[in-house]
Amino acid sequence: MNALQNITIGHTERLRKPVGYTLLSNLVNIVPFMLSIEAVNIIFKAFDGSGSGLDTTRLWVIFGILVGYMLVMAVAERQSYRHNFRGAYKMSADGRIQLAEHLRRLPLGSLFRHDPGSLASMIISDFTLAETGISHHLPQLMGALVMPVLAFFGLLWVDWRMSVAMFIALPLAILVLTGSTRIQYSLSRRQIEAKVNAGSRLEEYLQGIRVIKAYNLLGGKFERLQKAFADLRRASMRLEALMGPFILLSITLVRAGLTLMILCGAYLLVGGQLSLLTFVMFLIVGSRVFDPLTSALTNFAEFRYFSIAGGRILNLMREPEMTGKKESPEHGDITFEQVSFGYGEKEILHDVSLTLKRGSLTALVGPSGSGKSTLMKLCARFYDPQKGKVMLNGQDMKELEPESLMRHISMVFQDVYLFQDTIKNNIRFGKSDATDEEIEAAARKACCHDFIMRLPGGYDTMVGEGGCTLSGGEKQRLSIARAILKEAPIVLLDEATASLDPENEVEVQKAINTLIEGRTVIVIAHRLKTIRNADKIIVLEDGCIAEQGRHDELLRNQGLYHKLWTIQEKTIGWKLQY
Ligand SMILES: Nc1ncnc2c1ncn2[C@@H]1O[C@H](COP(=O)(O)OP(=O)(O)OP(=O)(O)O)[C@@H](O)[C@H]1O
Repeated sequence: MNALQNITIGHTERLRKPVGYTLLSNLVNIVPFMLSIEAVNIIFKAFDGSGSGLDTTRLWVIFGILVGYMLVMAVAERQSYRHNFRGAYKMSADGRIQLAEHLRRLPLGSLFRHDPGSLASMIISDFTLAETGISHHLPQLMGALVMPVLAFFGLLWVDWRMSVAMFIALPLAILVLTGSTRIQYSLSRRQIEAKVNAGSRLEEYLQGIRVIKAYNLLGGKFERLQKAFADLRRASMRLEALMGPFILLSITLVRAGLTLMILCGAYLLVGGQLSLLTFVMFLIVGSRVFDPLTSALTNFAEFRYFSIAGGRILNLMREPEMTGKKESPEHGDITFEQVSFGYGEKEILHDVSLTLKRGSLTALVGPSGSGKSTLMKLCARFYDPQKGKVMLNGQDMKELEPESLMRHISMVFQDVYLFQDTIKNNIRFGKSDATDEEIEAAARKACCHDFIMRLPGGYDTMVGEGGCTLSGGEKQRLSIARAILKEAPIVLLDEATASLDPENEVEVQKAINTLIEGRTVIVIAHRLKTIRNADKIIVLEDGCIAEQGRHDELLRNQGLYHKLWTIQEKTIGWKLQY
């Protein structure tokens, strides 16, 4: 039952149609088999010495029925095929979208616990495995079981001794397979994990190819990738080597039933307790039953392997999504009330209390690692704090519906991600129903229009994956255009102008000034001169607020801000000597 839950990703009801039609098609397939037995019966009667002769009319009728029946079989087969494949592909197509949606609703904390490669592998490979389980293995398994089960009960009625001899080893074979369940689960899980890890390392290798080249980590020297592939080879070989004997033993036991039945039949025949016709009939049935039974046993083992892949997806689907149902206020003060937060065990922000006033510009400054980005992420509810409250307009963000909150927040990060799409559509992410005119207006405000018009296809130019065909400053301005288009009343800005050349810096700064006009702005400032006019500057040190106030006040305090300011003033005066 667990395996069925896993393979259907918790929707066992989706198996109703595929299972129903497969059963039907298997039952339909029994009729020709019965007719063949009847044909053998007629032929036997002709030669049993009673002198009744060959009943050719009856044989022709059977032949006629068999030919006509082909059509029924074809229809039943088609229906079963259709429902199995349709069910499986629909389940994985819907499931993949459902999982992608679920990932979006997970708190970032639980999302980051998974390697991105492992998530991609779940969405692609694990679903494919579950899909194959439903489309191929489940029908084959059922088909292979229906005939033997019916045969057993049918033959019991004909001759129970032969029937028992035929199937006596089957419970043992099943016992061997079920006895190996735990070991199979453990080996399969390890093999799947090794496969996922190899995929992740390969992705890392390809994405980091520039660094790998630069540090000469190519080929044999990139041990992480090599090790991942070696682990996968080991895990796959262990799975095959350790599971193989169990499957082989169970197949041998099942096949032993045929030998046992022949021995028993010969004994009964000699003793005059069994007719030759019955013996032949058992032989015919045996030939039709043992092959599907052995494939059922192999299928059963594979089906369990596939169900582990489904189980991985199911576990991820069960991770709790971010809570909160209330509609978010559009605007208001953002208040931190005794907030403590850590990504794992280690606390990063300690007992932070502050108010970011509606319509004001607040700058976060502090040494690297002091917690600026973390504090900003809490403002957008990327995470919920472990202690205390983050509130928007007096409402605890935990109670707000995450998507509704996000509608009122624009974010501009340092590392801009551009999708593999046109420039126009990349800006449109800010507002999905924006017209071309609105997009152009936002691009003009973000100082993007001129460089876009210089591109070969203008706004329809494709941006490479990750936006690698644009310069850093251009990508920054595109992301600002997105944020301008969104027109959200709250803007979170991770200032990145420090890494830009002077010309780009001026353009980006102009774009930022347009974006933040009249909004509640929280900016992480790396260069203090850009935030001299901020309404409030919050100075963080080791996850605590060291001081806060306006630029002049903080300078007068002679504290950490004064120290950071003095260091920056000095470095601005530095010149490179050749
Ligand atoms: N996703 C994460 N998982 C675990 N620890 C993290 C994560 N993000 C940040 N940290 C840790 O939290 C601490 C604060 O990081 P944060 O990025 O908030 O600092 P910051 O002041 O913005 O630094 P910088 O100026 O260098 O960007 C650091 O010790 C960092 O290693």
